Amino acid sequence: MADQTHPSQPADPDRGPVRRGGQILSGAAAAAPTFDQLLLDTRQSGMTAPPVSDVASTTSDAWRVLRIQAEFVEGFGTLAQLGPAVSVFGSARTGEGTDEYALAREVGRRLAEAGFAVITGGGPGAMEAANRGAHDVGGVSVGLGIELPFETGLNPYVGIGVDFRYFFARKVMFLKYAQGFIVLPGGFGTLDELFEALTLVQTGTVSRFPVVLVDRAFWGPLVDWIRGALEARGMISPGDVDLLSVVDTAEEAVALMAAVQQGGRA
Ligand SMILES: C/C(=C\CNc1ncnc2c1ncn2[C@@H]1O[C@H](COP(=O)(O)O)[C@@H](O)[C@H]1O)CO
Repeated sequence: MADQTHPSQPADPDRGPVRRGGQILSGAAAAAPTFDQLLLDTRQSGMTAPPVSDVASTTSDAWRVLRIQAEFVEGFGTLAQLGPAVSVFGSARTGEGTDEYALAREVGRRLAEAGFAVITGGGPGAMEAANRGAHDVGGVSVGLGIELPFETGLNPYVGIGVDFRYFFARKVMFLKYAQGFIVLPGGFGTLDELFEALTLVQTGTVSRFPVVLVDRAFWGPLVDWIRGALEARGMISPGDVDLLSVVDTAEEAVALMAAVQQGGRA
């Protein structure tokens, strides 16, 4: 029977060691909640929201703001001098040896050759492949890692790495230090990153920010749905779908980034 364990599920305390924050943890330490869980997952048993009168617990949430602040300070400090960069998103599950992995690696390589630093989530799959492509040609390869309940750890092709505990702080860095996004086939995480960028472009919060989807066969049905449901029913403005470019090759994706960088339309 197929293994029913979902890789996105939290660690089983009996499962053995996990890697987190650069350390190998086992037993109770491995099963302990992450900082993001402690902040957000107050419905979990053992992490229930404190009663309003519980001053100590309430202030611990307030103190957490200082940790969050430190995370922004570290991210800003590390990435401020990066130069032109593109954030590349895609499935954490893309396997080495697949066409998707080769595509992501080529995207990383071509971006680096065009003078862009390559920013990814620093994890496995398409992230690893994109970092690897940049690394292959001596480019700048950045990984913004995230502490997860079951494992984290930057892939070996990350040259500049920052580990985050909070998803939202990390997402600011993907956007703030990139000239655009290249989005490869992926799941919920990839879609989340894609739609956050689209919302910011749509609302004019960021401008001249190309968002390029690579692999027409994969993304076409989503774009059709955006037109057929969102645009047709007035949920987005006519033309909003054009905030997305859809291409088939790494070469086209990187050419679009380079064109915008040289003053073309996003
Ligand atoms: C599920 C697996 C590993 C998870 N490790 C991750 N490390 C870093 N970043 C991640 C990880 N998982 C998701 N992300 C972020 O979301 C995007 C990919 O999500 P998707 O659901 O796989 O499309 C990616 O761009 C990351 O920023 C496998 O062992």
